[in-house]
Amino acid sequence: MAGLTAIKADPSGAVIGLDFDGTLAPIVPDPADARVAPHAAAALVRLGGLVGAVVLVTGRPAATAVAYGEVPGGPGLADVPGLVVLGQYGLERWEAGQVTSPPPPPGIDRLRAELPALLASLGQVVTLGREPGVTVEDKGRALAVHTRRAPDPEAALRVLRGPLAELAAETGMLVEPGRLVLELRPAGMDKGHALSAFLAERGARSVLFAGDDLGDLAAFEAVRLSGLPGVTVCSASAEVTELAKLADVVVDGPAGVAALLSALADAISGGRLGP
Ligand SMILES: O=P(O)(O)OC[C@H]1O[C@H](O[C@H]2O[C@H](CO)[C@@H](O)[C@H](O)[C@H]2O)[C@H](O)[C@@H](O)[C@@H]1O
Repeated sequence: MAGLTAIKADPSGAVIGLDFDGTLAPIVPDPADARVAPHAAAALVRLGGLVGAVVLVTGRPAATAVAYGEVPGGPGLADVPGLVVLGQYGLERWEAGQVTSPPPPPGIDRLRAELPALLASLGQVVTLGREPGVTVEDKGRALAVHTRRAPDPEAALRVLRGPLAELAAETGMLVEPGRLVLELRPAGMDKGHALSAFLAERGARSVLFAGDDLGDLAAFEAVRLSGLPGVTVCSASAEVTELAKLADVVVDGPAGVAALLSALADAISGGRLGP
């Protein structure tokens, strides 16, 4: 594959881009419990010393991804040499322990105030912690409405989709659909723009991007539009099938991503990259 060959032949020109949830971290019922897979973190620590840059492009706040990237007793994401995290779909940037971000969007306070009543009016039981029901994750500049723990997650999504789109429009936000989640977030940025800008900033000569969810489609497109030798990797799940149809490589969830990253580090270090 041309992208992998280019990365191995000229690693200092390669940008390795990764999504967090569902790609580096297994999906779990409570978003606060998500943690990086230790093997993925270890592989990225190796890769960070071999390639041009490792960048996380995530819907999470950038500092949250770093915090959930800690590995007890082992190297974590913060140990990846030169790591950059583009959080909240590219609005935030974490680098060398510092976060830079624009002010919260103007509509977020109204959204925060009106969302609970809207959910109640739709008959959704809103809970915190581990109780069953719909949960709201407040990310500061976005609110994520999760249905994974609702009695019927898909039915809850169907009920919520239209009204949340209306509320998002009224508050100047958009709805970002994902794995049993509808995120109300500011417009004007997505993972594609974030990755494209990063590739230009670093003068990348090749790129790999791995993701699992609908929000990662824009990053796949950015790889294609870059014109660089590139590789798109789908961290496959039964929940989202769209990425697998477009990806150059399909692996079995975060464990498969960790194995691929580890094999890539081996290959750059002098071994052979497996099939
Ligand atoms: O861009 P990502 O790094 O993939 O983040 C996307 C959203 O992921 C999180 O939600 C997803 O993972 C949760 C933990 O496994 C899971 O419970 C939920 O059902 C998934 O949708 C996160 O909570 C969001 O804030 C991220 O934007």
